[in-house]
Amino acid sequence: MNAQLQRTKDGATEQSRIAELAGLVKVLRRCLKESDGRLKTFAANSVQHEKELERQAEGQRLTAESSRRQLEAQVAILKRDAAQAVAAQKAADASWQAQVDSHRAEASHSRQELQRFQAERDKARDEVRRAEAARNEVLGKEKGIRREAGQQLRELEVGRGEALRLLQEAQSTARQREQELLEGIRKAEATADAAQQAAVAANANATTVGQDLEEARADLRQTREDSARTCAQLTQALQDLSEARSEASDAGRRADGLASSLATVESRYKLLLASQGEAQGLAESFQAQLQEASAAAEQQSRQWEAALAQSQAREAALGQEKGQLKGALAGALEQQAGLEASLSAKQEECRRLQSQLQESQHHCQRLETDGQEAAERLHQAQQALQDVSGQLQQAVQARSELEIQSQDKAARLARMEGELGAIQDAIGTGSTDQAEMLGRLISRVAHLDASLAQSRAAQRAMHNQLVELRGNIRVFCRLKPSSTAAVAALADGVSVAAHTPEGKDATFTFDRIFAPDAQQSAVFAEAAELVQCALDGYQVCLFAYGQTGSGKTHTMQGTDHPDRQGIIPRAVAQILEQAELLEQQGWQYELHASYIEVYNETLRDLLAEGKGRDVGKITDQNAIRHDPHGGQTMVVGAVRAAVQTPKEAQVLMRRAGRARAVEATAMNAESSRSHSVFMLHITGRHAASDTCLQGALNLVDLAGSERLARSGVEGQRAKEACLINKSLSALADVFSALAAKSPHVPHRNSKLTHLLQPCLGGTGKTLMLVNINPEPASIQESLCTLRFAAKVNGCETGARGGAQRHVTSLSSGTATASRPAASVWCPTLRFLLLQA
Ligand SMILES: Nc1ncnc2c1ncn2[C@@H]1O[C@H](COP(=O)(O)OP(=O)(O)OP(=O)(O)O)[C@@H](O)[C@H]1O
Repeated sequence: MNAQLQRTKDGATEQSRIAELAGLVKVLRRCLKESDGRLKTFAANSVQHEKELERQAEGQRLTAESSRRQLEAQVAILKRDAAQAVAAQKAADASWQAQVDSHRAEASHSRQELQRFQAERDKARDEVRRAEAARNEVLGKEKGIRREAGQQLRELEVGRGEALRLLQEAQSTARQREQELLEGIRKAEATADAAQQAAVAANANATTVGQDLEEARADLRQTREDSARTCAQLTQALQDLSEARSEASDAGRRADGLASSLATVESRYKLLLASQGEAQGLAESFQAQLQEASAAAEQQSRQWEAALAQSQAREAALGQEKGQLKGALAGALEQQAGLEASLSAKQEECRRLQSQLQESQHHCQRLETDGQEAAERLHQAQQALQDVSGQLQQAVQARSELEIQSQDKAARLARMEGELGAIQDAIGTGSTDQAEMLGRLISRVAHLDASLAQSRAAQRAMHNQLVELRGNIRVFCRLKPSSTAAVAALADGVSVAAHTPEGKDATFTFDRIFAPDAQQSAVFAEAAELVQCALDGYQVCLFAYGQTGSGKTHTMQGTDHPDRQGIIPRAVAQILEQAELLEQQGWQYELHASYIEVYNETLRDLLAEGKGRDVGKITDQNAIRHDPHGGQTMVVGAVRAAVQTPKEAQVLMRRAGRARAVEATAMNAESSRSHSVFMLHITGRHAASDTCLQGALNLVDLAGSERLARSGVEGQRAKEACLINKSLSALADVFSALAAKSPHVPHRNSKLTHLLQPCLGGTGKTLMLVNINPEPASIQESLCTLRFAAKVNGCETGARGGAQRHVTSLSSGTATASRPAASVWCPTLRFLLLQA
C-alpha cells in the first residue's frame, strides 16, 4: 500500500491520481471493513478468551478454595485428632505409670518379703541340715556302739555259751565220772561186801569146818573108831577142806584183787575226786568268770542299754526336734510355697503389667508414630495448604493479571477503536498509521495466544502437582449394598469401621470411601483423573480387588444401562471424548485395545474370534513383552483392536464378556474365575511440538479371593480357586516388596503381576478399588481385604523415581521418560481440573 502511495506520489497525472486515490480509498475502505471484521472477530475472540480465562480462573479459584477448605478441614481434624491422641496418650501414660508404679512397689515389697522368707527358709533348712547331720552322726555313733556292743555281746555270749558248754561238759563228765566212780565204788563196795560176805562165809565155813573138825576129831575119836570110816570121811573132809581152803585162798586172792581194785578204784576215785574238784574248781572259776563276764556283760549291757536309752531318748528328742523342724520346715515350705505362689502371682501380674506396660508403650509409640505421622501429614497438609495457597495466590494473581490484561485489552480495544476512528478520520490524509496499527493488533493477538497457552501450562502443572500430592498408588474402598452390615463407612469419607467377631471396631483409612449407596458415576468421577493420566503418557492401572461376590465386576464393567455402566466403558468414553477435544490443540490420538484373561496362570485373548475354552489361548511363555524404554506392553499373539468410538469399545467388551470364564458358586451366581485385563494403548502425536506420547490404561477385574469352605467349590473349581488365591497372594507380595522398598519386586511370580509390571513397578500410577461385602457373614474376608488394602495404601513409590511419562520425539524417535514437572507439554487437564 505504501508502495502504491509512493508510486502515486511519484509519476501519475492528477486525473489518474484522483482515480488511483479513489481506488485507494476503495482499497482502504475494504481494508478497513476487513480490519473492522477482524477486529470484531478479535474482540469477540478476546471476549471469549477472557470469559474462558475468567471461567478457568474461577474454576481454579473454586478448586483451590475447595482444596484449601478440605485441607483446612483435614488439618483441623488432624490437629484435633493429634491433640486428642496426645491427651489420651498422656492420660493413658499417667494412669499406666501410676498403676505400674503401684504394682512395682507391691512387687518390690513382695520381693523383699520373699527374700526374707527365703532367708528364713534357708536358715531353717540349714538348721534342719545341721540337726540331720547331728542325728546322722549320733545314729552313726549309736550304730557303731550298737555294733560294737552287739559284737562284744555276741562274743560274750559265745564265751558264755562256750563256758557253759564246757561247764556242762565238765559237769556232765564230772557227773559221769562221779556216777562211774559211784558205780565203781558201789560195785567195789558190792564186790567188797560180797568178798567180806564170802570171807565171812568162808570164816564161818572155816569156823564151821573147825567146829566140824572138832566135831570130826570128836568124831575121829569117835570115829577113830570109826576111823576107817571116818578116815575116808576125813580124807574127804580134808579134801573138802583143801578145796574150801583153795576156795578160801581163791576168795582171799579174789579179795586181795578186789582190795587192790578197790584201792585202784579208790585212787581213781580220789583222782576223779581230785579231777572233779579241779573240774569243780574250773567250773567254779568258769562259773565265776561266767558270772563276772555275765556281770560285766550285764553291766555293759546295762551301760549300753542306758546309752541306748539315752540315744533313744536323744533320738526321740531329735525325732521330736526333727518333727518340730519338719513341722517348721513344712510350715516354712508351705509359707514358701504360699510366698512363691504369691510371688509367681505377683511376677505374673508384674509380667502382665509389664506386657500391659509394653503394650501401652507400644500403644504410646504407635500413638507417637500416629502423632508423628499425623504431624507429618499435618505438616504435609500445611505444606500442601501453603502450596495450594501459593497456587491460589498465583491463580488469584494470574486472575488479576488476566483481569489487568483484559482491562488492558479493553483499554487497547478502546484505544484501537479510537485508532480506528482516527484511521477513518485519516482516510483522507493517509493510511500509514492504520497499517501499523493492524500490525500491532496482529502481534497483540499472538501475544494473547501465547499468554493463554502459558496459563494452560500453569494449570496442567498445578493438576500434576495435585495428582502427585495424592500419591501414585491410591486406594478407594467401595461397600456393596447389604441389609445387615459389619463394615460401615464413616462420615469423614475416607474411613471405614469394621466390627470384628471379637467385638472390637477396627478402623481403616483410605483415599476415598464409597458408601453402599454410591452410584457408578460417583465412583468413576473419582477415578477419572487417573484415567486421564493415560492420555498424558503414563502407565495407569486400575484394578478391583475383593472377595468373591463383593462387586468387582459390577464396579469395573457394570451393565449396559447408562446409569449402571462401570469404569471400563466410562473410561473409554472419556478418553475418546478428551482425545477429540485435544484434536483442537493439534493432538492426534490413536487407541488400541486388547482384552487378556489370566486363567489358571495361562493367558487367553478374550478378543480372539471363535468359540470354546481353548480359543485365544496363548501358549507362548514369553508372550508378555515390555518396552525396555518404558513404553507400552504387548501380548504377542493377542488382538490389538483399534478403538475410535465408544460403540466399538462396547462391542469389544461384549465379545470379551462372552469369552470370560464365569461360573456359579455358593457366593456368586456369576463368579469370575479369572483375572481380566482390559488394556488400552494410547498413542498421542503433536506435530507442532514434535512430541509423541505413549500411555496405557490397564483396567483389571480380578477374580475374587475366596475361602473354599464358604464358596462350596470342588474339583476343577477348587483348583481354580487355589490358583486364584495364589496369584492374588503374588500381587500381595509385589505390594509388600514395594511397601518395604525392597530392591527386588517379585513381578514374575505370576502372569498377572508380570503383565502389570510397568504399572506396579513404581513408575506407573495405580488405583486399587477395594470391594467389600459388608454382610456380617463375610467379616473375616472383609478384614483380610481391608488389611491388605491398608498395606497397599502404605506403599510409597516415590523412592523409585515416581510416576514417569513416556515421551518420544516424533522426528528423531528418541524416547525420554519424564517426570511430570518436565517441560514437555501435557495435553489433558481442563477436564480434570473441573472434576477436581
Ligand atoms: N454396588 C452395588 N450395587 C448394586 N449391586 C451390586 C453392587 N455390587 C455388587 N452388586 C451385585 O452383586 C452381585 C455380585 O457382584 P459381582 O459379580 O460384581 O461380584 P464380583 O466381586 O465380581 O464376584 P466374583 O469375584 O465372584 O466374580 C452382582 O449381582 C452385582 O450386580
